[in-house]
Amino acid sequence: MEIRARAPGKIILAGEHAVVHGSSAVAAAIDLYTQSSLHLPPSGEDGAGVVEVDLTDSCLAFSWPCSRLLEALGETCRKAELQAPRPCSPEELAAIAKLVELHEIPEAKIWLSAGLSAFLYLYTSILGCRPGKVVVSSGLPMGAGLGSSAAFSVSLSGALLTAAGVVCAEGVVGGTEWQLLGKDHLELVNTWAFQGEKIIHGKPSGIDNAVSTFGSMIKFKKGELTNLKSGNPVKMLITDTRVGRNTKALVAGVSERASRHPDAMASVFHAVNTISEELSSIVELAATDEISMTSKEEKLAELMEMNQGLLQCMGVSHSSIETVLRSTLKYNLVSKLTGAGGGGCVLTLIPTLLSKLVLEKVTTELESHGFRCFKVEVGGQGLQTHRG
Ligand SMILES: Nc1ncnc2c1ncn2[C@@H]1O[C@H](COP(=O)(O)OP(=O)(O)O)[C@@H](O)[C@H]1O
Ligand SMILES: C[C@@](O)(CCOP(=O)(O)O)CC(=O)O
Ligand SMILES: [Mg+2]
Repeated sequence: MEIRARAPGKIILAGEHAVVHGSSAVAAAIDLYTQSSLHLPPSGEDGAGVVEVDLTDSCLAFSWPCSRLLEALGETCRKAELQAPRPCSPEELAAIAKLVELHEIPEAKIWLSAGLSAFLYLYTSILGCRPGKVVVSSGLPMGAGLGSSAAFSVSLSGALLTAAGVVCAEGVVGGTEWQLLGKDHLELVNTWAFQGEKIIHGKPSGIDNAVSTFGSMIKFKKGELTNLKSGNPVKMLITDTRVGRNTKALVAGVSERASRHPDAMASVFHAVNTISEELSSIVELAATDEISMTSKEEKLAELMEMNQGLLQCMGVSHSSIETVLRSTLKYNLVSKLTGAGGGGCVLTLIPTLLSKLVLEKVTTELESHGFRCFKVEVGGQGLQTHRG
């Protein structure tokens, strides 16, 4: 049996980091996906065979004998309560980390160990110690602010829960082989993916796994999700500075700054909340045609610029990000970092009336710094599955 699931990455238009501290944020799915393909042999004896994961983008594969997993994880391996995932306990996480350490991961790719821990937790909690192989491939740059960690956890959870028979597809995505899950099943996938995201991020807000699961453009605050009807989707150029960074460390850095300067940072988070609220109203207003496209874009650009200033206050900008801001400003274009910052990706709002020539010029200038530019479709489908 083969089950495939694919989950999109995301951009955050406003509110990253502040969302971890209770502010609103606005995010949208993009048309770059992580795909997990799960192959399960017919059920055999408990403890026989191996659990294998092939991370094709990193050209690395890992496997663990089921007997070893059973020995190390005991009860966990005997399947958790599938309808209500419980958080991974520190003891369990330590046992999983030891299983990951059985493999020598090259120093340059050591950040993969968090992803492997999330994999082992999700696999053994959902399918127990049953042998199987998962092949993961992604069109998303990893560790660059486009939510690859969430897309990884959502696609894995989607495939594993489908195999366990607790979720199933209800409809098809027009013109493709992909199928969609109903709302309740998506909720369940999202809850599991959040547990995976916790292993990778430490203290995630839940916005990335939510937008990857449900798709579309959303406003998110304290776990509450509002779908934004966006009419004409905004056009964004994404610049990947190719400066590697780690969301867990950046989120922890902002929390440390907040504990050193609680009042000042509370004001920063409050200001971000106001920006996200205003941005989401503009997006929704634009869908009703009560505001012209130009006016919508001008307002969005100003809010993005303000949000970027506040992200600098949080200490998550980077010289590479500042280079993108300066380069695009020369062409009167506004940019802001997206995701955790510290490098990674930057968004540039592309106004509808911007000439092709200017777009080409700005892209050439950004690429001359060694950055990679690309355009994405914003606000599409979330998790999709396929049973082969
Ligand atoms: N396709 C993948 N294969 C293996 N691990 C992945 C994959 N995608 C994401 N990860 C895990 O997620 C981490 C990146 O997450 P993070 O630092 O949150 O950045 P982002 O979510 O912005 O890409 C990686 O270091 C890895 O542990
Ligand atoms: C910084 C944060 O707001 C978003 C992180 O996104 P990413 O992992 O950088 O794609 C953290 C979170 O909301 O969990
Ligand atoms: Mg992430």
